[in-house]
Amino acid sequence: MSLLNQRLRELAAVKRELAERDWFPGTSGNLAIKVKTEPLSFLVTSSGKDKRIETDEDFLLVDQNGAALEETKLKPSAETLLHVEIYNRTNAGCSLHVHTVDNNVISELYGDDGGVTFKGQEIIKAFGLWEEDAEWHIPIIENAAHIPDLAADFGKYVNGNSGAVLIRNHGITVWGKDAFEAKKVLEACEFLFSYHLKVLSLKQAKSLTLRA
Ligand SMILES: CSC[C@@H](O)[C@@H](O)C(=O)COP(=O)(O)O
Ligand SMILES: [Zn+2]
Repeated sequence: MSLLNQRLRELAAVKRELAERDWFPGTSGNLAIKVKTEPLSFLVTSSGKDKRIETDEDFLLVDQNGAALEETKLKPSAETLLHVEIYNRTNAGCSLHVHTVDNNVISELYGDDGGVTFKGQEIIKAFGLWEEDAEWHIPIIENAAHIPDLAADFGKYVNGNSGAVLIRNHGITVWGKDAFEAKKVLEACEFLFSYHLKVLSLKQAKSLTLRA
């Protein structure tokens, strides 16, 4: 199998799994996987599609500027430039972007702080942090409708071959050395968000019950 087909299959498998989790509401989300480094080429989801549906037009190959490498009627994801930032700044092999209610709520709760830090959770080991008191910090940037501006701001927080950035009231973008690692980072982030929101609301309910 050609490298391109191999990467296509890997990305399609990730897309299927994230769709099963219902992480592509309202056509949101975009996924990318690197095919070649020099010159850069990567597969990215085509724009505006319902990513829960599988078709022959789900992905297209783009270059280091996010422009289509082949003659096609498909449009690369509107947020391709964010994936470009990742591949130009790191050795990551896969990058994933999803909108979930949990990641949006966390981004709004901690947006004014510019980031959110998690600690004391076993799942932090999924980020490769094995120490007892390890902390996982996720920067939060403001959303911007103008994608080149958003990508420039996003790029400031892209360092290391694996990571995550929250975009306020928009979603999360994660990356890792390959599809397996990127998906692991995404799942661990969403686990932390869901846990954190549940604990916050139950603690509040508990304190209200004790006061009553
Ligand atoms: C309806 S989702 C809004 C989109 O602008 C965007 O944020 C998104 O995640 C999906 O855009 P796409 O161009 O399909 O990759
Ligand atoms: Zn988005």
